[in-house]
Amino acid sequence: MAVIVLSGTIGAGKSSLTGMLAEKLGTTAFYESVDDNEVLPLFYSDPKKYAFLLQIYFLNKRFASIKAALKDDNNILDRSIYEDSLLFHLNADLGRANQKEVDVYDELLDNMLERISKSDINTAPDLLVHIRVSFDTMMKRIVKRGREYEQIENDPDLYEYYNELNRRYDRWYNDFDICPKIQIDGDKYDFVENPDDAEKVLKDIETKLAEIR
Ligand SMILES: Nc1ncnc2c1ncn2[C@@H]1O[C@H](COP(=O)(O)OP(=O)(O)OP(=O)(O)O)[C@@H](O)[C@H]1O
Repeated sequence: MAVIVLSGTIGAGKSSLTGMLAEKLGTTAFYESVDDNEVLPLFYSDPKKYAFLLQIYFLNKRFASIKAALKDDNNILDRSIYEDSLLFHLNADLGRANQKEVDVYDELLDNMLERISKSDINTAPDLLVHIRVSFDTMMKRIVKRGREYEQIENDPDLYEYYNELNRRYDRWYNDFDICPKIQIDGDKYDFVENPDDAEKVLKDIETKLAEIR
């Protein structure tokens, strides 16, 4: 079996697909808990003040779930640690973190990833499943899910933040070379609402898994 990590922008459907995949493959799903993340609402209310703290919060949580998931060698994580850096650099470019914070974060991340890759267990995931959605779909999902602090009507600046985030995700996925990867077209396949789409997506992932084994 394998360690699989999901990636994709806000509302891409990572958590849903994680659950579906875990059920299909008979493995354990590891979820990032969003609703009890007390730093996230602070970040949205004052990004400049809290971007670095939020990043450290996520890094800590992500590292803990990687360690837990790797104990079994057969798990699914609903978000990759590699994407955090993408989000933080975007925030830094928007002036919400200073160069020193970026340097410290980048070094810490390198250090942590180096530490795990040198341990006796293989810590890189076996497969990255990236759900790509267009900006339009992303916006609809954010509204549909309705998390207060994510809504553009409460903060119009979020529009440009989300737009740029989605653009950077495409580049990030293209450059990603840490492990085998597969991209799911989240605009074309609505695996949450449509059972046929769900079946097709799960089958594609299983085929990919069979290839890399
Ligand atoms: N490293 C990070 N830096 C800043 N914000 C982050 C970071 N990671 C996650 N977030 C924020 O946390 C919230 C949850 O993000 P995430 O995309 O992981 O979950 P989700 O929205 O539930 O996605 P999905 O619907 O795909 O499961 C979003 O508001 C996102 O902007």
